[in-house]
Amino acid sequence: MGTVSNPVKSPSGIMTETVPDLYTGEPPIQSAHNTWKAVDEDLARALGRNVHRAWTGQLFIQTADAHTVTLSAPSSFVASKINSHYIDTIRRLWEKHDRVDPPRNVRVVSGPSKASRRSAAADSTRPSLVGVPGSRSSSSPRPSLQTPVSELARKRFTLENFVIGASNELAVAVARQIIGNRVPQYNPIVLHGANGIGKTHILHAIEAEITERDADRRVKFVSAEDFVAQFVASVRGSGRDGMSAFKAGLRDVDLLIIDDVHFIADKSASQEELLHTIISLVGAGRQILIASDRHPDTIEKASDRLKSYMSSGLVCKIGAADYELRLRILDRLITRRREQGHAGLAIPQPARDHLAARMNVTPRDLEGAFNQIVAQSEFLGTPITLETVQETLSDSRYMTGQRLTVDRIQRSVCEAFSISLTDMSSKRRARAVARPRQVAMYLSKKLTKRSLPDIGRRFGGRDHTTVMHAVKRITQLRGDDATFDAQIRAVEDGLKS
Ligand SMILES: Nc1ncnc2c1ncn2[C@@H]1O[C@H](COP(=O)(O)OP(=O)(O)OP(=O)(O)O)[C@@H](O)[C@H]1O
Repeated sequence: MGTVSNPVKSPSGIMTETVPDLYTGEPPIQSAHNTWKAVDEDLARALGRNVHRAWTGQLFIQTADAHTVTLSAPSSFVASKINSHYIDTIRRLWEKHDRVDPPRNVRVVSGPSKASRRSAAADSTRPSLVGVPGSRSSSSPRPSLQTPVSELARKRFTLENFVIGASNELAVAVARQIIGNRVPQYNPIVLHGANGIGKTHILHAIEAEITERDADRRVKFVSAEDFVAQFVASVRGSGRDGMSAFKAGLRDVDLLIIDDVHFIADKSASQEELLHTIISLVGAGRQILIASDRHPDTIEKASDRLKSYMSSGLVCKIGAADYELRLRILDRLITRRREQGHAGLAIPQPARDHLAARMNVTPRDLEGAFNQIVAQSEFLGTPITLETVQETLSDSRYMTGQRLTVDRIQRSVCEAFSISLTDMSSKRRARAVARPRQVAMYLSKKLTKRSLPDIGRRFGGRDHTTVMHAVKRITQLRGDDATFDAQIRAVEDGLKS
């Protein structure tokens, strides 16, 4: 374990460390920079230059102490993409390169861009992560509360690029009304639908369109995860000023967009703050747009008041994409890839039909399968045919119409080990319960695309390090104990069949 660090705030608000690390002799922030350099190079190799440039290459170190390193992304969109797709790879590489023992935890948050951070060093009056309170004078330009959206995201996540079908046409119509500022009577507006169905895409399209059309309309985009992190930081850290900056950053806007609100469900203080934010914005006639993976009424652990406020405006569902919509999304993906320099990309119609015909596949899954198929053909120099598509889709996660979910895995494990479903989320540590729980975490990591923090949340709000530990432990036990290994394989086979 490293030394207890002694964080101080620089004028720019970036935390620095004064006490050298016990093991490396370097200040934590310095050793974090050195580790990050190596991780960054590996990431570019592992993900490919283009992906790296678009996502992980935009990260920089915001804070570091002996236990945690915080990487900052230029927008909450980039942060949430990295947290859902690349965080496990980053953590694995960090573990490999970090010279601090045990390796520090890595988290990614949205924050100021590299450029704005540099200018912050020269200008200690820059707005904080959550915006600035206070007045505007005619001589000083109003600070922009519009979140910086990466150029790539701005181009890609537009309404023009969003394929419309029966399941999402209402959501798109609502989005257009919000862009035109024509729906103040519906407030808040909640978009809900399954993961990967296009909610974040629509939210970013709204943000980008408004930013483009009307620089004076103040839009703030925040993921619920950032909301909680910033709220907790302002409660813990910076006294009254921090709290009022936090509140002002969210309230001094014309449109507040909150993504993934379900994340807030089991955090009572953050919930309360969200409720007050909604009440205050609605009262002031400012629009709020919220996305959730379920109807507000069914967010477990959300207070009745929060549920009722969230449902009091307009609740709009994005349904599952039907076959026709999936086929059109696929055509759009092919066109886009051709425009990006793969002019010769050809996917025969039977192969497209097969790809789109998968039951219960969300646009995100479709995109994942498409990328897989195209990459395989590109790297191996082989054409894409119905057979190659079938072959790829026979892989675990695309295999059946029924997608594997953490819930389904938990149920199967409960059955196999004769424990109850509530034990999966309980605090009980008896081995008879803890081991099956670890098995379910391990299988969730192996068989779904969920990130470690996401899996942890589905097991009674546990931390991602608990899931990481479970994965390590079960992998080790499978290697050491053939009977245990056979038992896990049986559960896994049952889930895949
Ligand atoms: N109708 C659509 N047309 C084009 N692309 C789509 C459509 N729906 C979703 N996508 C694409 O699918 C991917 C996943 O969408 P998105 O991230 O918006 O899902 P989400 O509902 O916000 O998921 P989560 O709840 O996990 O955050 C994105 O790349 C998005 O561009």
